[in-house]
Amino acid sequence: MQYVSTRGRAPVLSFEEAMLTGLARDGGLYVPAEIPQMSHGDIAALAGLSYEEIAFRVMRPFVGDTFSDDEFGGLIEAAYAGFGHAARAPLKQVQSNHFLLELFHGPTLAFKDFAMQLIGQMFQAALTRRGDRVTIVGATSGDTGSAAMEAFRGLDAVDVFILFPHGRVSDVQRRQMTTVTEANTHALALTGDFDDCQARLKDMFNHFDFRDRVRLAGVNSINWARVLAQVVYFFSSAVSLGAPHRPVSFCVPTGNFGDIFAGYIAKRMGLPIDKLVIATNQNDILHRAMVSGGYVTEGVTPSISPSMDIQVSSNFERALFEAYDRDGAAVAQLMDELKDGGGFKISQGAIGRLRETFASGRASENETSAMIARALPEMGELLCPHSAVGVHVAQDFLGATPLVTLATAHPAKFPDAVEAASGIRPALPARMGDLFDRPERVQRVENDLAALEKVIEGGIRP
Ligand SMILES: Cc1ncc(COP(=O)(O)O)c(C=O)c1O
Ligand SMILES: N[C@@H](CCOP(=O)(O)O)C(=O)O
Repeated sequence: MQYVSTRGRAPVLSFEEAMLTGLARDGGLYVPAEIPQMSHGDIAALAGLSYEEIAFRVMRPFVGDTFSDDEFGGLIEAAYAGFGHAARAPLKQVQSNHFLLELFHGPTLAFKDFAMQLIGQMFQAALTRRGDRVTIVGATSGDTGSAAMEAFRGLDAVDVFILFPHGRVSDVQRRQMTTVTEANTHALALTGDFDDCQARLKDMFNHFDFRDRVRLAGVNSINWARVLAQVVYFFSSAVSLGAPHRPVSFCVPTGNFGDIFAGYIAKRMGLPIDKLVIATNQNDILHRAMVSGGYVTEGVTPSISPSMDIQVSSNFERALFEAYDRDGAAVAQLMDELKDGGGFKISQGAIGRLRETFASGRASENETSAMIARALPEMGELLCPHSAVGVHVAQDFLGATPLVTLATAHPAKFPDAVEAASGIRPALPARMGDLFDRPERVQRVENDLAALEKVIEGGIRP
């Protein structure tokens, strides 16, 4: 299995190299050269299997010879052993033909744990075998950072630096990062928004001297392995609703487009997905792009669903690559226009292809709060604000095809917003009960590439 860049000018890599490389050297994102197929029979055979067994069958063809079957199976088992629900990703009916996929039973209470726990295992295995070390730098609007720190804390082969926007994540999210005690983890509070964090991260990848010196690796969804691990729950949930014998649609709270792109991959592999609905908060660039065909950045407005406060949606590049028939030069041109002019126009053909698969909607702040208030009495679920964005948008897409909305985080990660909307303050699980008593360790950093690189190089263990 080989991986190619969305901009067409970077070396072709194996799964292991793509995983350890992160961003392609031409600035693009790695995608499989060919998308493996699962037949009707292959998908039908997933019915009744455990989450781990489904994960193995879905991901195995993408991994190539990086791991043996036994080793890969063991890594999957280890990744999900710490989840707080036997089903890992339980599905719950909330309305007629509307289901909620609870993705918040991992160690840090957000869907990021599904990929990050597995990537932690895979990095450790690959780096140990190679006798190598890497420096992971991640950008987070709250959830990726805590999941990464949890997955990589204490590993000898990895130093982890997480950039988060100062004052723009919830107190729980911040403390999940700043109270990690292991010396290989560093929380960096950057003056700016998530887009600034992600832009500086990409600048570091494009600064080859620094990149090579620190052996830079990434665990944001720029890393293909992140997307891959998220493909699994589209299969597990669809199969439990009758796939491949009947189609299923998904509504996905969306920011960086990684999760919904995983759904797109599941569809391309053969899973009968009817629509993939992009649900955005008031930072609705993706919804506007789908409606108008123009991808135009505006400033980020902080919202009660802060993890989706994103305007430069990284994985949309992967969707564009497919919509432009894998024309890397065309994608590179659009990305240059985005960088230089703040936007681009999607061609008629490409937007048409995107609309064949993706639909979209947005939830305002009031609509999000109203859905949190409504969901508990009407659906029996206390929603986090991100999931509430999804459930609100889903209302316009209910019909004959079963619709699964992804519940991407636990409400206790956002207690202030949930309490303001519902009157109920969700409690953290007992194992995190002392989160607010633990000392915080965080460094303030400016939105300046050279200064950031200096902080990171200074923090790497000898
Ligand atoms: C809780 C939550 N919901 C939704 C999203 C959006 O997911 P994606 O960035 O993959 O579109 C995020 C951030 O990634 C998140 O943390
Ligand atoms: N919402 C994310 C933003 C980063 O997304 P990623 O999927 O690219 O890591 C977060 O919580 O950090």
